[in-house]
Amino acid sequence: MSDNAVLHLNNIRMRFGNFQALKGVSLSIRRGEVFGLLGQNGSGKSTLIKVLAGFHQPEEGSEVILWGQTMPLPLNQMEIKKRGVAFVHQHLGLIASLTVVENMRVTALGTRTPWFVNWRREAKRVAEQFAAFGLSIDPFATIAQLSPVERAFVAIVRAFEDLKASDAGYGGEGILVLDEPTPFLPAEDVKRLFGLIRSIVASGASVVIVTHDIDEVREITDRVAVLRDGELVDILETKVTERQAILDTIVGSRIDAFAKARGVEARPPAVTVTGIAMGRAAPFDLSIGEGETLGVTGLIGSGFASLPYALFGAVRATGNMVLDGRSIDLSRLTPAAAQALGLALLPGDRLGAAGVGSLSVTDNITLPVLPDHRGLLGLDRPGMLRTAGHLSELHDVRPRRPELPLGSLSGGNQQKVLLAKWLQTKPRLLLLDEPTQGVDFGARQQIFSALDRAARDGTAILCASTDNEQLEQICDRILVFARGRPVVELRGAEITRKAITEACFYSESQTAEAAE
Ligand SMILES: Nc1ncnc2c1ncn2[C@@H]1O[C@H](COP(=O)(O)OP(=O)(O)OP(=O)(O)O)[C@@H](O)[C@H]1O
Repeated sequence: MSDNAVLHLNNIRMRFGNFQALKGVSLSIRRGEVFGLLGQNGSGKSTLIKVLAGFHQPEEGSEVILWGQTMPLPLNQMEIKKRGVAFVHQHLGLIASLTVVENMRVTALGTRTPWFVNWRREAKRVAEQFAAFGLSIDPFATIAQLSPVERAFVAIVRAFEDLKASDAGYGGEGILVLDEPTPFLPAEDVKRLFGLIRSIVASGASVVIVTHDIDEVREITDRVAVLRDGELVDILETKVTERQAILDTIVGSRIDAFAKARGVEARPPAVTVTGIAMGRAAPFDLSIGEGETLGVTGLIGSGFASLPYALFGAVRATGNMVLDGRSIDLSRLTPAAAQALGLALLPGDRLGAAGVGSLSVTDNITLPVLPDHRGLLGLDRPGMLRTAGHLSELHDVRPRRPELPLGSLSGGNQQKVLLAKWLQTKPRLLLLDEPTQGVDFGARQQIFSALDRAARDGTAILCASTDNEQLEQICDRILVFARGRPVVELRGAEITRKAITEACFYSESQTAEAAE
């Protein structure tokens, strides 16, 4: 045990039914450090955080010592907050329809209800709190009006204010726990967020961060704990550990990054889109070849993110799409018609739009192929279970128990299920929105290989993403958007992470200049 530890988790054990999710994890967090929590999907990271947050009751023998004091278990959520541990969970916990100042004050007002709230004065204080971190966010804007990174800032500054108001905060300390705060954010926003985290640790607080991004881990953390199958495998000093060594520790064996063999041959078009217009941007054309993977990207708000939805009839667009010789008016396309035409869409919003958390993995995964499982006597449940079992195996879904509700799987495993669901239909055009958000390194390589197999079988793929590493690994061609339309094209060997980032900024500044 180190002397300057603010928190000790000793022998934390957690069981869900027969499943042992944490098998005696012990680690300590030091004052003023950024501590990373790493591990494959389902390794137990969120479970450990939920034990600390007081959501889960750990087994007998588990011990939590906070600021030198052994805490009664399960932890009391209010007590842990009062003692100076604040959490930002993956979905940030903000109320979209309320203003920034209302969201910032919601916890304080929840514990004492004053007769009168002077919102103007509160807004001024909130603006000062942001300004202390060099942030300028309108306190009267609603959360819905903010960009994703601004929402993350609000959630983090709010948690930091909770720390300052806690017992630990009087000493300028506290522990801020961030569970995957960055999956929605493009690189430049991650940098701004890291600036905020650095100012927070400079004040003496400690930060615990869960992320799957190894480059981020190397940039921001001092030490990392690696979990595998509910056990602590190792604690590494980040600065002296190579990228590959961290990856190998996470996986337990060596996994090579998927590398696409990019052909240069011209492909016959699978889909041709002419005069597509979304929102107020000028119309444009695009086509995707048979078996081609086309990436679309840009800065947030540049318009690329709507494209998969527009081509599926899920958001309003005008224009014409030709698929297999059939001409389709996009303004009249519905998602049901799109699916009947051989299109598949995997939305980014995992449990909101893409899957049903309360239904089993089997029910989710077999949804698009349900007619194949319909017999004279109704649904062939054993057949559905076999299909689900086979796909779970193929895409390494863990645990391999397709009877479990989708919502009880870890985030990354949910995503594998939802991707498997659409890949089995061998679509003509597969539309993806951030397909590997929250998916661990090893599973990402498996998904990239599965997408590559689908492409080799002729599926055209459109992937909207701000994950440059992913785009570099899977795309044959990339269109970079600015102001609602594609402005730069990268192909073949031109596609590198650096080139993508540069193109995003270059195209935004060029189109801004042209507009003036
Ligand atoms: N409420 C629950 N009921 C049953 N099993 C659960 C529950 N919560 C988590 N689990 C299981 O515990 C294991 C660990 O899940 P956890 O969410 O902690 O993983 P994780 O490391 O955070 O993964 P990810 O990177 O995908 O978010 C998984 O196998 C998951 O299915």
